Amino acid sequence: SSWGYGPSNGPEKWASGFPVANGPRQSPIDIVPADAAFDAGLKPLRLKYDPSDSLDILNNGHSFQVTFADDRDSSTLTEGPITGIYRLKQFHFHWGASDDKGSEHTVAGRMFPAELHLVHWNTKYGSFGEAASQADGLAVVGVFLQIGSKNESLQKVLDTFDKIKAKGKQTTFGGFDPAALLPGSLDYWTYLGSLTTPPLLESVTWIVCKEPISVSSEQMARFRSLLFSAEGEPECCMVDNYRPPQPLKGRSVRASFQ
Ligand SMILES: NS(=O)(=O)c1ccco1
Ligand SMILES: [Zn+2]
Repeated sequence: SSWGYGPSNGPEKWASGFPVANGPRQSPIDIVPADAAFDAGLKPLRLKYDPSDSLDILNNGHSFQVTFADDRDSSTLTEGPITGIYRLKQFHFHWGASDDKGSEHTVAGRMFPAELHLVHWNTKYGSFGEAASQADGLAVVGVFLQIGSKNESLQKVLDTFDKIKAKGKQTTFGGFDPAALLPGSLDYWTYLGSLTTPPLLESVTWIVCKEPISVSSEQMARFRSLLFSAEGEPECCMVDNYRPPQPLKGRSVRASFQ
């Protein structure tokens, strides 16, 4: 049965179909700030996004994602812990059934209600698919969401949910600037890891922002109105679509800030 987040196909079952689930550089992890060494050699993140690259928004049955045109170097990540040019392919979220859980990375054991992932691929490999199988192929920027004031930029995304409620539904979503979802400070932790969903490929340079963005509790309720299930199937709310932290296995986490 295809992978998911339920008792029969969830994270504890993924290793049978994807043995790399028990590999040496799996994600997410618990980030322990006291153990993260400041690295003065780390550069500031350089994110340059073009809103005209945003194409559509899709419920893929695991999360919802906003997909970007990636045929030009118009929406890119450079600098930070990486070398070369990485293009934005999509962003998506992970969230919980209640405000006390939902993020994938944790900070000294603290879970956030949701986590945003901005997925980029290394242009030296020609496509996302090629890059996804390379050790330095992908770079994902993670941003925590914390309960606070209503996030007006996020609301533009949530306003499409009536059209993508069920698995497989998508609708056009142009002119959206993902930079509007970034926190004021781009201080970050970075480490070498993997995709947090199957195929769990160990090809991701993780860049996790220290500063969360805000989301209101009502907005979190909107996330939970989406469905894992397709039209005509028994309705199953899309919640708890997060993988828990994985063993560090000797990896170091570096901090871009003191
Ligand atoms: N959750 S994530 O950003 O590691 C990802 C991207 C594609 C598949 O999984
Ligand atoms: Zn993700």
